[in-house]
Amino acid sequence: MGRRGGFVARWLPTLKARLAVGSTLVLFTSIALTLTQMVRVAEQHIETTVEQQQQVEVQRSADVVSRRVRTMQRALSATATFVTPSMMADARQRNEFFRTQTSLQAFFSVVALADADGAILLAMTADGLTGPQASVAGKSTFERALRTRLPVISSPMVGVVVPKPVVVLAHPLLADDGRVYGVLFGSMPLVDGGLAADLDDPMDDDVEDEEVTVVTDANGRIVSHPDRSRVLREVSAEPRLAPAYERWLRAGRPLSAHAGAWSGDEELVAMAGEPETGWQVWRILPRALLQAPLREARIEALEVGAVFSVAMAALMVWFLAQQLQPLDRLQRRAARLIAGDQRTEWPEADGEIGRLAATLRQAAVERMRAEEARAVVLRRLGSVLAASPVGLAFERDGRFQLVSAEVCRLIGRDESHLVGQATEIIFATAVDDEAMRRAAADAFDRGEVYEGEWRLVGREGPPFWSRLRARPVDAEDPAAGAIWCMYDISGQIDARQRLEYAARHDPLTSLLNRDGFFTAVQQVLDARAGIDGDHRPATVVMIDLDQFKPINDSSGHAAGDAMLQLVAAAIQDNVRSSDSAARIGGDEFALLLPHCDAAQGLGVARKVAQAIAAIELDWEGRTLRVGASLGVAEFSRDGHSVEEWLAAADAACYQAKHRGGGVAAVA
Ligand SMILES: Nc1nc2c(ncn2[C@@H]2O[C@H](COP(=O)(O)OP(=O)(O)OP(=O)(O)O)[C@@H](O)[C@H]2O)c(=O)[nH]1
Repeated sequence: MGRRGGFVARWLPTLKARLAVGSTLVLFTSIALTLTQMVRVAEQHIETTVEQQQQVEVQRSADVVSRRVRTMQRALSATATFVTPSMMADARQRNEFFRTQTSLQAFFSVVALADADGAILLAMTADGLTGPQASVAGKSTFERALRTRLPVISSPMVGVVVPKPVVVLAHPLLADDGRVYGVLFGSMPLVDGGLAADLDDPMDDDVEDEEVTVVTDANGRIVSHPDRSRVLREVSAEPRLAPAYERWLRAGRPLSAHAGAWSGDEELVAMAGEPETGWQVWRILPRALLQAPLREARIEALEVGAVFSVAMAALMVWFLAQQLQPLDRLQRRAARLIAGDQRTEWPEADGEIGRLAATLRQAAVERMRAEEARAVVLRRLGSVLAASPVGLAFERDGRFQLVSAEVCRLIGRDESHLVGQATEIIFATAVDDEAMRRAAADAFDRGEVYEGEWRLVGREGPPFWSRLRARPVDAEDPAAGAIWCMYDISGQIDARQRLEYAARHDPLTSLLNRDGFFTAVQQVLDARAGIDGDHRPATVVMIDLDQFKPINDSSGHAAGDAMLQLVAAAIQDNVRSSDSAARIGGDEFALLLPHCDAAQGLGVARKVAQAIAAIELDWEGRTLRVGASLGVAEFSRDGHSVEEWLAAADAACYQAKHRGGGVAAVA
């Protein structure tokens, strides 16, 4: 099941499947629509044909009724011509005559003779002749025959002589002078071999589902019905007739011998009139009877259609599979091409698939050429990367895609440990990596090459300074990555730092020199002038050694240098690390004391003076000593320059010297 599910899941999205499903749907739909339309037209045709057949049938039935009534009238009329007035008075003569008229029994169930007063003189039935019977005086058929002196047909009724449903034909007997001297009656039975026998077989079963022929008289009384129990009842006893009968009434009871038809939901009703009797013949065909064969035909058509559709669909799937085979081969060929197989032949085909194969073949050739060219470029690039004294790397999405041998050497990692790795692994911190790439992106946005110096870390060894130059591969597309050039500038940085140090420090004492001291003092002034100015007090102390020259003169310049170093150490030992000590001239020193007022500065100066005075330099058997004069000046007024501030301290130092040295004076 799983494997089949997998196959279906793979097969369904294919072009073959979609074409097969689509074509099959179109095929099924068209066959279904065609069949439906054909069946509908056939049904309409059959219904029309059946309707016409029903009309022919009903017309034939009406003809049968007409013929039978006319035959009976003729038979009665022929007999009447032999019934003379004398026979009316002579029973023996009557009986002898009627005994010879046995042929009448083929037409009538009862033949009766009545005189002009309505007294039945004789009745002939299947059982023979009987004598005088009850009177028919006042009976409408008798009265009408007397009055019109013409043959009359009665309404359906229960017979007078034999109480069974009949229609009575009455033939008036006319004397030569036109007087009616009697009436000859013939009863046509309506059940048991009567009129109905000529139209339909009598039925004992339920007739509701059957095709039936019904005859009604002009008043809607049933004259003939296959169900004998309904004879003589009103038309309402045959509910299937009611709508057609209503319509017939509304149409004014036309008695056309030409059949008409009425189509109801449940039945088809055809009708034809019989003008002689005024009767109407109806033929009722339940639709269920009509539809049963139609339903069977429809099911048969659907079955044939389904089989035909499945066969056509199978044929179409087979045909599509044949047509799309080259496409399959093409797909497999293209897959092999992607996998690197250039040798296999391309499938041959006509039309679109052939053109697609040709296009892919061309694309494959071009791709092969491009790959060859790229291989050459890569080999050259590999040589460049291997030989370049500059570290080269290709970075994309924050990862190394390509690194040169020099990068591997600088970082101390193999190429395999760098390619694919995040660039942050070469920076001292991840923050540096982020900052560098942000700065590079800003430079790229401005259309510039990025250049910056960063401390990088190798896998082993201390961090080193590197200059990074970065350039985007595609200026329009930052996502395409960037090329980095990497130089080791640790030596340059060290040299530069040494130069910077030397420029600001005194080589003999390692204290700040004059420039360094001036820069430090200037920074204090700048801090005061800033927006959030630091307005705490600051003090400078100028120190001028006393009696230094005699050391040089007596013990030599080396002794003087040694003394200067001891003085520097003494000064530094008596100030805070946040203070700045400097040698600003031959035997002149200076102190910058931030966050320190003049009084505190004077205290520091005295401590320094004592420390200097306490120095004893043993030199070639002699003990050398110096003293110091110190001038203290607190920064007094905003807007003063470095020179003005130091000049104030100088002036105080001069005063101290003037007082004999070895003391500190405040400006
Ligand atoms: N050894 C040595 N002597 C130096 C150096 N720089 C300057 N001098 C000497 O320091 C002396 C400074 O002169 P002065 O200021 O007159 O010396 P002084 O004896 O202290 O005089 P007063 O300040 O008036 O007490 C000079 O003799 C310079 O040659 C140096 O780097 N090393």
